[in-house]
Amino acid sequence: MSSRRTRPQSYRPTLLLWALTVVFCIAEAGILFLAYRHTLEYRQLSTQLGLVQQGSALAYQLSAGPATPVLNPSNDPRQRWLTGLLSGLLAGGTSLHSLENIRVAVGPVEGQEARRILAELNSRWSALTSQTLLSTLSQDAAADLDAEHHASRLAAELAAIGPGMGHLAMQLARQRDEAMRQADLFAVLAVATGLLACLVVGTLLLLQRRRSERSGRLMRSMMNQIGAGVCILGSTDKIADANRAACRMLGRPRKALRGRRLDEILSLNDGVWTGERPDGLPLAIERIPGVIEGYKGPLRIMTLLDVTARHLTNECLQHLANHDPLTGLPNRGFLAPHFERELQRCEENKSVLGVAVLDLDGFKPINDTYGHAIGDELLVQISQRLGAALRNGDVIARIGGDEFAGVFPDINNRDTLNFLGERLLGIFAHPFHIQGQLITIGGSIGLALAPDDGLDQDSLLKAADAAMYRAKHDGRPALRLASRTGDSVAA
Ligand SMILES: Nc1nc2c(ncn2[C@@H]2O[C@H](COP(=O)(O)OP(=O)(O)OP(=O)(O)O)[C@@H](O)[C@H]2O)c(=O)[nH]1
Repeated sequence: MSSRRTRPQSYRPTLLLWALTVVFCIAEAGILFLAYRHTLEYRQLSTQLGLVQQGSALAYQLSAGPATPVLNPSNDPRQRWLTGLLSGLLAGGTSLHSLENIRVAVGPVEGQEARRILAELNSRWSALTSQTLLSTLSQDAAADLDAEHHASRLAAELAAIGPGMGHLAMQLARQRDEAMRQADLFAVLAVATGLLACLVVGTLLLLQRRRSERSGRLMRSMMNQIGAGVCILGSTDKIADANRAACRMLGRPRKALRGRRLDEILSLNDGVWTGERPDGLPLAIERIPGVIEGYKGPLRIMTLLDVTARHLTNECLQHLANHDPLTGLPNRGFLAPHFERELQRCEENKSVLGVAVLDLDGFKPINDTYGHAIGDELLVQISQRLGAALRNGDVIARIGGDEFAGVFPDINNRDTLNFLGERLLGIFAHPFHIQGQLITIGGSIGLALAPDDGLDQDSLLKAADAAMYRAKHDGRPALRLASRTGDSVAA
């Protein structure tokens, strides 16, 4: 499958949107530039027009007045102004005071007709004010022309410049109106383009939004159909969204999951994420991290598999494997590794570990007299009493039919162990009530200490066992502590 085909559907409108937005922006900028240029042209033409009208009035004024200033134009500010105006209109680079006494830059006029009129006016004015003519006039004034004749000639020429200027003003006014029309047209065009851009881009945005909403709904319904729980995680590992299976599994609605971290709900225990649902049910989850492609980039997800049943079964099997089904006490399977760990700890901490072996006295006759059911119940009650007599951290296991073994960490000395043994033996002080029968039974306990009486399980159990047998032979109920030399002594 080509990469183009695998792109999500919502990608195409985004590209189109970008393309259209760029096109509209370029068009809008071009139109606005043209509108601005025509507005500038309009303003320049307005300035030129004002000056030309002023020049026309001045020419009329000069032609109607005395001819003296014309003979020496550089001394006449009005003539200097007129000269500046014409040169500015022709080539630019001149600044003049307007009627309102504002200094304005005179730019060259454009347009064929306007330049033609201007050229004609300028040649006429140049002929009038040229230095050659003036010098000729001043040298040969007496010979050729008298001042009066010259003045009347100049007045006639000036009288012709006035209408010429008027003509130029009309031409500039036409150009100015055209520039204004163009500026207005482009302004309207810019507004229309802007509105069109808003309409097109807005419609596409709306379509894209609807499309992505539809895609979102599709994705959500697909996620909800999946049997496994799926959580979408945010950048800080907080849950951004969760599917129906995840809500059901974790026993919480979507709202309650959003913004929370999975670590706050589940904790890792022996490789399995466990926790408790709000309704109190246990939870065991297998988490599979993954990444999926989202619209805005990769999305981190966590797939949750409910392994509660398997976990509970395992726990149950583990319990069954390590506990005596009748009494619920730990069995040999549990005791052996526990014993090993405690021995290691005892060695590391340089502390003393106590070991006890307890055997019931005369249990067989009870079985024979009352039956096995009562015998069983007696074993259960004895186990419960033993459990109640222990300290925190002590463990007692059923290791045979009527035989128990205990491991007691952090024993200070033999006296403490002896005291603990007395407490265990004390459970036989009162008879047991079973099915309306009052049953009295005793027990023999042998005690040993690590490291004094042995450094491993076997030797310690053997020492305690030997002490227990000695106690049994000495009288019932009895307690014996293994001696350092291997001989047992009465506790
Ligand atoms: N009711 C019941 N009896 C059991 C169970 N397991 C073992 N027994 C019985 O416990 C008895 C243990 O035998 P013994 O150790 O000779 O019993 P005892 O009478 O206490 O003998 P001493 O230890 O010498 O005092 C046997 O009769 C077994 O059948 C059990 O789970 N339930």
